[in-house]
Amino acid sequence: MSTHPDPQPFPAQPVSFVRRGSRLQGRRRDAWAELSEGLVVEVPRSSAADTSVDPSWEYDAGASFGRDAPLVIEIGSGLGEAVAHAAAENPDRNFLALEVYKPGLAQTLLRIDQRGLTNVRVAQVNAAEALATMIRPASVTELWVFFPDPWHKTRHHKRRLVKDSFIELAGRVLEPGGFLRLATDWSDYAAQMRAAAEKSPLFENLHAGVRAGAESPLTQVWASGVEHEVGGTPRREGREPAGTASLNEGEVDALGGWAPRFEGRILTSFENKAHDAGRMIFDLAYRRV
Ligand SMILES: C[S@@+](CC[C@H](N)C(=O)[O-])C[C@H]1O[C@@H](n2cnc3c(N)ncnc32)[C@H](O)[C@@H]1O
Repeated sequence: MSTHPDPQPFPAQPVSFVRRGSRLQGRRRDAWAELSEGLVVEVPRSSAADTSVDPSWEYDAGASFGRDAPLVIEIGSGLGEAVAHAAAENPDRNFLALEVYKPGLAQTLLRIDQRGLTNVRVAQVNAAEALATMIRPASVTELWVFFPDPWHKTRHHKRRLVKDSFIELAGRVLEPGGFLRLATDWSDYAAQMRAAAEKSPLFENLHAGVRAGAESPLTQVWASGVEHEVGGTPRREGREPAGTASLNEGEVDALGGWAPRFEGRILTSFENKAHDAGRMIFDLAYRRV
């Protein structure tokens, strides 16, 4: 298998994130200064971008954590709510949070410190680059992507993180029998994630055929059009959802394959916003064959 499924070099590919300010202030600045040593992975860079990865460098998880233990990677860890919770619940596992947003990582450091966790490391990297070269093949027990940026506009769909090339990268880093867990609150992204994973020979759906037809959250969204409403709140400029109801009204999702809510995931502020807006949550779980 190719270790680099996309023919273009990384800087030339559309990335799944917007460069937000990485200036730290207040407690987060202090946290970075005081806590980053030993917790923030020092990643050699391949370009000026502070999220790039030198493709010749590999992360040595055993050395980084000072022990060998099953490695769980969360991509797009945001403010660190999920990874800190999961690490506290699973002291026998090592957790690596990959995030491009430095203030989010600083907040994660604060959480790690508050809970006295020794089994979390964080890295400021473009996860797609990290999975292609930095993370060793077959070295990861679980890979999580919860509520990735939805990139609603059709012309932006190429920026979505979870697509065919990402599934191949996930297959590269996961050990045989390892799990890929995905969650989103947007139906068309959920359908895209499922399509990408289902066609890959590297993965099998842990819940194949489950919640199909009327039971499928996709069918329910298509029937209700709830995504159009966005909880009745005004749409913010440039952020309006591309509703799917009008495209799929009356259709039934015959495929299913939706996982139950992953019990290892704490309710983050992102998921709460989706619940408040009345949106469905789509969970998917795959095993690396
Ligand atoms: C919508 S937020 C969700 C955060 C968190 N998972 C949650 O559920 O609260 C998506 C996050 O993914 C991060 N992100 C987007 N593309 C990324 C990439 N290529 N590598 C690492 N992080 C990325 C963004 O900076 C953002 O913090």
